[in-house]
Amino acid sequence: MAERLPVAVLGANGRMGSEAVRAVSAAGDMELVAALGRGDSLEGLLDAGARYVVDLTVPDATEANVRFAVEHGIHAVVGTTGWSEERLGALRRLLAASPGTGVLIAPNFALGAVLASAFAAKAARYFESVEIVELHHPDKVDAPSGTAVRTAQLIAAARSEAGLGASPDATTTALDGARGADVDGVRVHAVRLRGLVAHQEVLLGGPGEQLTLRHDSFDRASFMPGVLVGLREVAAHPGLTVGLDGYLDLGL
Ligand SMILES: NC(=O)c1ccc[n+]([C@@H]2O[C@H](COP(=O)([O-])OP(=O)(O)OC[C@H]3O[C@@H](n4cnc5c(N)ncnc54)[C@H](O)[C@@H]3O)[C@@H](O)[C@H]2O)c1
Ligand SMILES: O=C(O)C1=N[C@H](C(=O)O)CCC1
Repeated sequence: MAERLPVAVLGANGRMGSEAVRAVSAAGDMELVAALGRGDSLEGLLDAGARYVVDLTVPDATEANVRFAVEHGIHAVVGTTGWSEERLGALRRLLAASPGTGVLIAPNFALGAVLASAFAAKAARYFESVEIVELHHPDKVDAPSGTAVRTAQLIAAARSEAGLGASPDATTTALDGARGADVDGVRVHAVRLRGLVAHQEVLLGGPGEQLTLRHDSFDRASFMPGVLVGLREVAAHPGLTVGLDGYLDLGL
């Protein structure tokens, strides 16, 4: 029988981390060797013999956690948001010095969300206008969501490749924030509402028609199959992969 993957979870007491602890513990091909929270030393990863780490912490902590993992040849599956291009560049340089190590930065582990972003990128070239509305629980610390940023980037790249300019917008006066954030030229609006988990709508408009691509995570269980796919695949993908779609054959 193949050896079980020795996995550690960082942020183990959080909303996502506690769900990941349950999912890894229940996976027959994995062994949960450490569950670390804020204030725990990362040396605990080495003491526990972790070869895989899942990071579900906070934007301020994730970069140092992943750096520690890579420096010790531990594969990392990262769901924490806040990875700017600058941070990703530094991580790529770090990984170049650790050629066998894999890191997945996945802004969203829910299969439906990954598909919705891919569909949006596919559709983007056919519509004059596009805006994104992301809706989350009010305990979320970052806005816009990592998923919305990634979706906007994919859409912007597709529009640019198709030679499309900016979405039409005649606004000349507006209250600060009224038109949302500008992510690579795509307007992103963030809603924070008690009762929500994680939701996103991509609105694509053309003359006389609208296509709306909506995804809803009603429960954090929705993210766990993607976390497990990430753990099973990360060692086979050395270097940095951004987006779970990098491990899936979406055929789009
Ligand atoms: N990729 C996805 O599919 C996905 C889904 C949901 C949430 N997220 C992201 O995951 C992150 C966590 O979300 P959450 O809702 O679980 O937040 P949360 O606040 O419930 O949990 C974060 C946990 O990390 C702990 N923590 C902080 N610094 C730490 C450190 N240095 N080491 C270990 N633990 C530390 C906190 O004490 C807390 O328990 C956020 O960035 C969120 O955007 C990603
Ligand atoms: O609950 C959160 O926080 C979420 N964060 C990710 C993001 O910022 O995109 C994924 C969805 C849930």
